[in-house]
Amino acid sequence: MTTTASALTITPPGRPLRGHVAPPGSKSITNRALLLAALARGTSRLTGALKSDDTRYMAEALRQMGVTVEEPDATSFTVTSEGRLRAPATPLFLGNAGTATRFLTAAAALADGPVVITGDAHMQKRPIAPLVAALASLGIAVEAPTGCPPVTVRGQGGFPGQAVTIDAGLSSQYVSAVLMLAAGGRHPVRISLAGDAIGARGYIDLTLAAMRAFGATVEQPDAATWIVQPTGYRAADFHIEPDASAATYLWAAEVLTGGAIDIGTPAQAFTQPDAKAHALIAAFPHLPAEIDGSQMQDAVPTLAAMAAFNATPVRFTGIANLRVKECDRVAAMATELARLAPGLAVEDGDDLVVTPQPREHFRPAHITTYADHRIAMSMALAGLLVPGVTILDPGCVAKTYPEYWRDLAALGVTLREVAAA
Ligand SMILES: O=C(O)C1=C[C@@H](OP(=O)(O)O)[C@@H](O)[C@H](O)C1
Ligand SMILES: C=C(OP(=O)(O)O)C(=O)O
Repeated sequence: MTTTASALTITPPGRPLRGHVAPPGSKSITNRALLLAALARGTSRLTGALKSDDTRYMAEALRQMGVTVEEPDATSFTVTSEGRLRAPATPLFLGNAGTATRFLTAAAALADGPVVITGDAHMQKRPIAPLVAALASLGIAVEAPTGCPPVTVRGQGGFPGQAVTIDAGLSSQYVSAVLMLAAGGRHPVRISLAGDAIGARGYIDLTLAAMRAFGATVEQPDAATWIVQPTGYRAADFHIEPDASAATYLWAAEVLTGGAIDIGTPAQAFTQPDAKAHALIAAFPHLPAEIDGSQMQDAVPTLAAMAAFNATPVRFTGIANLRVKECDRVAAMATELARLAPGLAVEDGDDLVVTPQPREHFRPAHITTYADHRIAMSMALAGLLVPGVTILDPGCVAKTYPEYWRDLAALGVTLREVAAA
């Protein structure tokens, strides 16, 4: 069920959840593949793809730049391109899709004229200055007066620079964006990290794998440097694996209820960074005292919701940049978990500390979701154990997992549409 309800109340199933539910295709890989296919001359067929808000924004933006993006079925895109991007007549509106926004900001340098990239009110607060600085240092004319979108890029079909240093402390997407741009240039480009601070490095590996699948050549002389050859991209048929971040909710639902949910893909088969969360989830109710979330950032809300029912307290570290995602996720998870039981979660600097409380201290609560799919999906997990959890604005899951509520219902969870109080 996709929902337009203003709120959904979850009834704890009171029994193990069992069944077969496959998560949708990977958001991260779908948006990389769409862009790379658009930069390749010819027709590429993407299968296993995610169809959600984030990928629709990417597909629509590419159409605005003259690329033909067809949707033969619910999980495929067929992309036909001349191998170049035309300057769009109107701004590219990308909602709150971080991948689409960052990747297209860099790729816009390959367009044949100005490109304005913007998004919703949340996106207009998400930092992009480090990416803008990196692009400017490559000789690209780019402006983002507030340090956040909107961004204006004066595309010139290429760029003169051959070396760039990127500060990826706030987002690894800046590096992925420049890597994908680089193969479309005219010279080899040397890309270096400023310092070694970078969130989930696994996302860079996803970028390199997708680039190579579309014909790029990238060397990595050391952990903080990449050299990208100006090969351009080749059209390809490309299969996209299921979304590992989406899988974390299903793994958690299984473990929290002591059930057996077959998601159709073994945890070891995923190449995305959040698959690392599987081993932690499997350790419930003995999650460790400290979880470094830096290499599995999108799984932190899932793990935090589980930590509420762990045998011992859990401190989440390495999560400062969760504050610049769809919302400030450190604050959001602390606030929303604490609605379920006083003292359940607090912020401590940039850490989140979850201290399980006696079950009789839990109470029904209306959960604010901050237009953030992951707050909605992770707090719903608490509703599998706590009676009376109501998720406000449940439709926000459409960012990456439009069928989340349908899938929970298919596993036997009772969801009641209610008017928000
Ligand atoms: O490259 C990607 O596909 C992503 C990188 C991560 O963001 P940051 O690099 O901004 O931390 C992650 O949170 C996001 O959902 C997807
Ligand atoms: C952070 C996320 O998304 P993005 O940065 O792609 O908007 C996410 O999906 O959790």
